[in-house]
Parts: sequence; structure tokens; C-alpha cells
Amino acid sequence: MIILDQTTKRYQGGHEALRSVSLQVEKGEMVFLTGHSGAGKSTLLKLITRIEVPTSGQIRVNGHLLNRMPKRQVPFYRRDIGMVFQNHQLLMDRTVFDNVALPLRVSGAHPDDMQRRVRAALDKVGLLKREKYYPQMLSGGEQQRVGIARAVVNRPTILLADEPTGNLDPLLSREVMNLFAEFNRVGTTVMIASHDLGLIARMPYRVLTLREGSLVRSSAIEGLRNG
Ligand SMILES: Nc1ncnc2c1ncn2[C@@H]1O[C@H](COP(=O)(O)OP(=O)(O)OP(=O)(O)O)[C@@H](O)[C@H]1O
Repeated sequence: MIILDQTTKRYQGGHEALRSVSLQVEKGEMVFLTGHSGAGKSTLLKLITRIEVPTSGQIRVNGHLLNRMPKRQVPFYRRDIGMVFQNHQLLMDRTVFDNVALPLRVSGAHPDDMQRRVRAALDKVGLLKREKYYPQMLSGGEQQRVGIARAVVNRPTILLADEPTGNLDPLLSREVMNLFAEFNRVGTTVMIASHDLGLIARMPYRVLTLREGSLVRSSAIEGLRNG
């Protein structure tokens, strides 16, 4: 579960990226996070991954109070969170297998275990036959799916994505969103920051909307659908 309680984030220089945001995402829920460019979506995801810390207010994730988490505990905490980026941030000189294996190498997994888990993750995103390919040999949609496999290889309970369909055409965007929905169906909590209102409106999930750092709406999307 993700809980923000009157969370404010002011960056150095004084810009208030988030203003007293309170929200709760239930365990096993899938939500979209939307808002204009600069509204604070990435900042919110960075607070949840503990890349940034709030200036005031609290964040609690899976029972951990992030404000008070000692630095040495952060890598362990992050193993339970998968992160997907718009530009997927794959290593272009490594194979698909090695890219997906990266988080397991960092956490010191046993080689046998690594192989099994990388293949399981690639299987889930439909890329089992591409493990020996290099990223540039794949389409944009496939590259994004490698990024998703890497994010889930540690079997995180929370999956976060920052504009994961930003570079994809509508069909591939839909495929990628459906993939997130599949991970959600088996129990993963999913939060996706996205500008793609058309796509979001077609999916049955709660939408959190930020405007200039404030949460302006947290609702089901009936209005959007009917409108
Ligand atoms: N490290 C930083 N230092 C100072 N200001 C920052 C920093 N990171 C973000 N900001 C500012 O905070 C505000 C919110 O940024 P953020 O990246 O969270 O927005 P966003 O909603 O994700 O935008 P986009 O959709 O364009 O990615 C912006 O005004 C941005 O310029």
C-alpha cells in the first residue's frame, strides 16, 4: 500500500513540485497519474522510489515510513519496487538477457536462479525468443517490453511507470498498458504516470490528477468515458 500524507516537495531553489498531496493506493490496485507537463508526476514517483525525500509530510510504502528510512536500507526497499521509464534506459551493448538480469546481478542472485527468473520475466512479456538479441535489433514496443521485464524480474509488489508509452504508437501503447494490467491482475500494485488521456479513459482504473503540484482529482473515470 502507498500512502502520502500532506506530502510537500520543494526542490533546491524553492520550486514547490508537490503541494500537500494526500493519497492512498491500495495493495493490488492499479492507478493512473496524470497532469500537465511539470505538474509533479515524476516527482511523486521519485518520492515513492526514495530517489527524492519529501520536504514535509509523510510517505509510507508497504509499511515503511520512507522519511525515516536509513540510507543503507534503501537498496533493499527498492527491490520490492519495479520502475519503467519512457526511454526504457536499456544498455545498448548488452543482450536482452543481460539487461533483464541486471537487477538480479546487483542483488547477488545465484546464476541458476538468475537464468530461471530472467526467462520467466521474458516469457511474461512475450520475448523469450529474443534473449540473445541486442536492444537495437528490437522494435520500440519490444524494447519497452524488455524494460518491463527488467522491472518485474525481482517480482516486486509495486510497479511504477513514468510515461511508459510516450514513444509508442497507439497500438503498441495499448499492448504495453495491457501488459501492466496483466501484472496487476496477478496482484501487483501498479501506478502509471501518463499523458495519454485517450488510452487511460478506455481502461477501468482510478485516475489521480495533479495540477501545479496539487492533487485536484482522484476518481474513477466515468466522467471521461461518458463525455
Ligand atoms: N531536481 C530538480 N530540481 C529543481 N526543480 C525540479 C527538479 N525536478 C523537477 N523539478 C521541477 O519540479 C516541477 C515538477 O516536475 P516533474 O518532473 O515532477 O513534473 P512532471 O509532471 O513529471 O512533468 P513531465 O510530464 O514534463 O515529465 C517542474 O517545474 C520541474 O521543473
